[in-house]
Amino acid sequence: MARKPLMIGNWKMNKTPAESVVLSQGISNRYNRKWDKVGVVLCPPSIDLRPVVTVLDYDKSLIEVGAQNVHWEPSGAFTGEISIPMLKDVGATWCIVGHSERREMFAETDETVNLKVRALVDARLHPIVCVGESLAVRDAGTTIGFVTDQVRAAFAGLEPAEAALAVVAYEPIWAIGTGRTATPEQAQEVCAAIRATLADMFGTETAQSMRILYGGSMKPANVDMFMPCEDIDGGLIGGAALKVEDFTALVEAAGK
Ligand SMILES: O=C(CO)COP(=O)(O)O
Repeated sequence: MARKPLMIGNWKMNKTPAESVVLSQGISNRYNRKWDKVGVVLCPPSIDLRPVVTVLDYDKSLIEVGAQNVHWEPSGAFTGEISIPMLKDVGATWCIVGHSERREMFAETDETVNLKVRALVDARLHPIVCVGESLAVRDAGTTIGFVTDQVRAAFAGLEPAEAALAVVAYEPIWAIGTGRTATPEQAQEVCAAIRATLADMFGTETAQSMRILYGGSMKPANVDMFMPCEDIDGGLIGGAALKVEDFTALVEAAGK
């Protein structure tokens, strides 16, 4: 089954609201409607969601917008958190869940990742489920088991049609922000194991329809190594998503 490539920019804690207008406008101006061969999602900080959506709406852009985190409860006493109704109101349709930085620094667990994924699909939003091993796990030779356990935990309790709303991003922690990428063989091996796990949980047809992304120091100079891999359908991009030239070059490469 042909899967449409998908490139997602994770801006992390970068860009003020004013700067987010400049960056999203730069990306939108550069290509705008040419991008129907590649799905594009921008995930700015939550305070930038409104300005970025406004820019893209004004441009009638095909680019979609996502958050970097969400709480699973619709409202309540959760200081500092944002809710799914807030994302829907602002026009965000995607949300990153379980990024390794949140697992490491903000106590995100397999259990809370699953709660977030379930709440997002209940609202018909698209979770971007992040998985990936540390260097210690890779060196111990247990990467496949570790990552597929993360996938099973994140997707527990979902129906196939709900799982199909999500994408999975394989991001080896040792490759994030380090300039050191996985080899295409390493990335393909893990992404194939992720797809096999999804097939086991939800059936082959659903698994074949779902997109699996690679993330970790992806940039214009190395994207062409990853895109031909059978089970890699795009990228979750950090640093290179903060520059118009780099991000648009990545999207173009994914559409080749
Ligand atoms: O964590 C990432 C995207 O979510 C990857 O970040 P870098 O592309 O900066 O390595």
